[in-house]
Amino acid sequence: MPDKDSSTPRVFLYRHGQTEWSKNGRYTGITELELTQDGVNQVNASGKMIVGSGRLIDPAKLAHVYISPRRRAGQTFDIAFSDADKQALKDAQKVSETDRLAEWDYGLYEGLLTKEIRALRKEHGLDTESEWDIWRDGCENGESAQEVTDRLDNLIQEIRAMHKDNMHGENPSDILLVAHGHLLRAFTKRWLGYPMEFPLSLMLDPGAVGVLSYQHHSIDEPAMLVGYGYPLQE
Ligand SMILES: O=C(COP(=O)(O)O)[C@@H](O)[C@H](O)[C@H](O)[C@H](O)COP(=O)(O)O
Repeated sequence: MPDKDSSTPRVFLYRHGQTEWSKNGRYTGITELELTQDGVNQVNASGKMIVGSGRLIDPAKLAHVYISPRRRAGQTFDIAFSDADKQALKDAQKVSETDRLAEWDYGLYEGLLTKEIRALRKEHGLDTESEWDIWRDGCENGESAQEVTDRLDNLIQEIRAMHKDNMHGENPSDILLVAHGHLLRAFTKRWLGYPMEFPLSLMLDPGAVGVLSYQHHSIDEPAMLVGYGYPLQE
């Protein structure tokens, strides 16, 4: 009988490694940036620890890997997985790029820092009552919170369809998402059924990994693992 935690389907949230702009706090939506050397080293190190047979992200247990179309996400997948594991996943058609995981379209705020965005919005006559909150206010000339909600809900529906008959480890059913800081935190809110503006403070540094799953093996009880029990070494 498989142990209870590893047999409930999981969704791993892998934010790409550091880029020059993530290092500086600049909002990076559609801009294509390579990982910095520190970002490459970071993903190399985390890949060795958490990706591979018997590790947290075990390629044999993955039902699908979804990757943002941005280069920094693809590069992260390439570095974190061994060539053999990547090839096996691709041969099994378990890897796809999807626009649903592209970072929040920041519109006019692309490349800016939070303080610069707040100043720009004030120049535009916005935020007279309260400071800008992306989760509520979205981005000028970019995406609204509702638009991001819609594309994530579509992906969640697809994932739940893969999970619903595999709640006790019947088939490999873990999912890996390789994407971005705001987008993966937004995904977490929607996974838990919260509206985007729900004040749930979440952090996800470059190169970091989060885990979502379900309580009680129930498709109706999506949950966030706030702590992860590491598997016994065989
Ligand atoms: O640009 C962002 C994420 O894109 P990526 O580097 O491709 O993951 C943003 O998340 C910024 O990094 C943002 O400055 C940062 O997340 C601070 O946002 P917040 O915690 O909501 O104040």
